[in-house]
Amino acid sequence: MLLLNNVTKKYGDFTALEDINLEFSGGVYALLAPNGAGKTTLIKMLTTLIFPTKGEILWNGDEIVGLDASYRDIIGYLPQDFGYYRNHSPREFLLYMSALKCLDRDKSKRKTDELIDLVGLSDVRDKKMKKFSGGMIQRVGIAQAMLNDPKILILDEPTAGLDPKERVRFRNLISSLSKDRIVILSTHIVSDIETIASRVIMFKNHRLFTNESPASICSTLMGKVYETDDIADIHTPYLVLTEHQENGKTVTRFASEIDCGDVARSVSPNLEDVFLYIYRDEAM
Ligand SMILES: Nc1ncnc2c1ncn2[C@@H]1O[C@H](COP(=O)(O)OP(=O)(O)OP(=O)(O)O)[C@@H](O)[C@H]1O
Repeated sequence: MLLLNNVTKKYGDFTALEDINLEFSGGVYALLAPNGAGKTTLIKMLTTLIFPTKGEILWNGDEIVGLDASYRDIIGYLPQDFGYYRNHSPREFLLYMSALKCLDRDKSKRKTDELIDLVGLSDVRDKKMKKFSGGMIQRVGIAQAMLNDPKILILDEPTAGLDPKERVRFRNLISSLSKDRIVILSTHIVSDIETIASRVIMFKNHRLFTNESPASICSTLMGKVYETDDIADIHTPYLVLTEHQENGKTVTRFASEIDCGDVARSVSPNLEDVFLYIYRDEAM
């Protein structure tokens, strides 16, 4: 189990994260927050690239700093800007990464082929990556993070730049990888994680705001989300969540603390509603 106890991270006088307590055991944990909220800061601490200013991070009871290489052996990491060689094929690149990770040569060959199949790149295993789509590159990124069969897989904004089809494929892959490990993934895109996250972790004002299942987070707005095609009818305070066109009319989805059931249709809240509601005062 991975545990954060009262973790604070400061950059000079600026506090990026304050007094964070978290527990990760198994499944997909989504760090969902707008840009600048501290997701990468947390991930960098979990990968020992930076260290907490205060507090401790423990893996099965031992501080990860003290565990050093034996902790890094059990983590797989896909950073936001994952560097790869455009002239390498996935196979060449993964073998090269295996060598950097000091993995056994024969085992690496087997593992590389197995992972290329797992991420669905078998047909292009020996093709240069320079013509690959963003989704294909990210799948190579996942494969390199999986080379050591990590107990903790950490992915920083893995779906940035992917098209909708690639996002779906990626979600399915992440979900399958989470069966026997901890997957921690950061995103500011709600649809990436709504269906696969066991827990959604949100930060607000540099503190932990929530750490719950998507269903439980959605239930916080139960009875407060409505839709109407005549927003001018709403005379109580409300927050516009989204708008879409339906039969030539603009349908407005909004949140209100006051019952609007007589003039608008009550709808079930989704994670995007909650995200927009929580971060309503922040530029996104
Ligand atoms: N090395 C640093 N020195 C000073 N401030 C930093 C440093 N790294 C991050 N910050 C600040 O800490 C805050 C959190 O940054 P962080 O990168 O963790 O956010 P994030 O949620 O990952 O956002 P993004 O998705 O944009 O990376 C931001 O205000 C950022 O400007």
